[in-house]
Amino acid sequence: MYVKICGLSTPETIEAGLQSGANWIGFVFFPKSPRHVEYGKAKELVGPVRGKASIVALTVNASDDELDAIDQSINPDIWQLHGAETPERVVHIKQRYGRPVMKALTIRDEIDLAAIPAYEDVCDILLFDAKPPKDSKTELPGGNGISFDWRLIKGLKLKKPFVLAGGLDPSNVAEAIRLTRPQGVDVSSGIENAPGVKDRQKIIDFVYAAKQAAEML
Ligand SMILES: O=C(O)c1ccccc1NCC(=O)[C@H](O)[C@H](O)COP(=O)(O)O
Repeated sequence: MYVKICGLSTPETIEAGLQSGANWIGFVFFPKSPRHVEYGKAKELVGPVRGKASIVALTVNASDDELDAIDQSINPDIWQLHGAETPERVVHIKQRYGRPVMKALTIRDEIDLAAIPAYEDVCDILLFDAKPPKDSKTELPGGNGISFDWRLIKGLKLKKPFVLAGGLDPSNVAEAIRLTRPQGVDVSSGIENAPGVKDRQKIIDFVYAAKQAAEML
């Protein structure tokens, strides 16, 4: 079970993630997000992560110039594409940087699963997240702390590993894992005290709960 802690922005919370055994540490490069980190700060933050966990760079419809800047500042291990990137764009990014791409697909209804085949042929990892709430004014395509109906992906036969995201927290991640059997889980809001403010203990509790649940499968 790969556990991704997303949207970290302080050395203390990164240390909590590493000590608790998180596999992926995610940095958000999206200025509209309360979790956004500037390139210079990200460069300082990734030092302790390298070699201990994979560094995930999360972007939303980023241009090549933006990806180049992130590449130069933190040399990420994995790209997480969380916008409306097309399958062709995924192929381009994989070829340009030669590293794995995790493509987020947002789900609300069964119809949303129709996008999967085109992406699972080209990405390395799928990430299933909830769509932003209807009628909400949020400009964030992720990190909204809401879940989708996990039953929609139960038993799905996929060609690629998948990560479950959306509204997970230390109290529900075990049930989510039991029901959907993902290869990884991802959390942001559920380990925060306020948008963008991560809580050390919640990080530790989340990673522990996820790893324990995986052992029980
Ligand atoms: O976290 C953000 O602020 C964010 C902004 C823009 C695009 C994606 C974003 N987060 C993506 C993630 O990987 C989150 O961890 C995932 O959406 C789950 O978030 P949450 O429901 O808050 O746990």
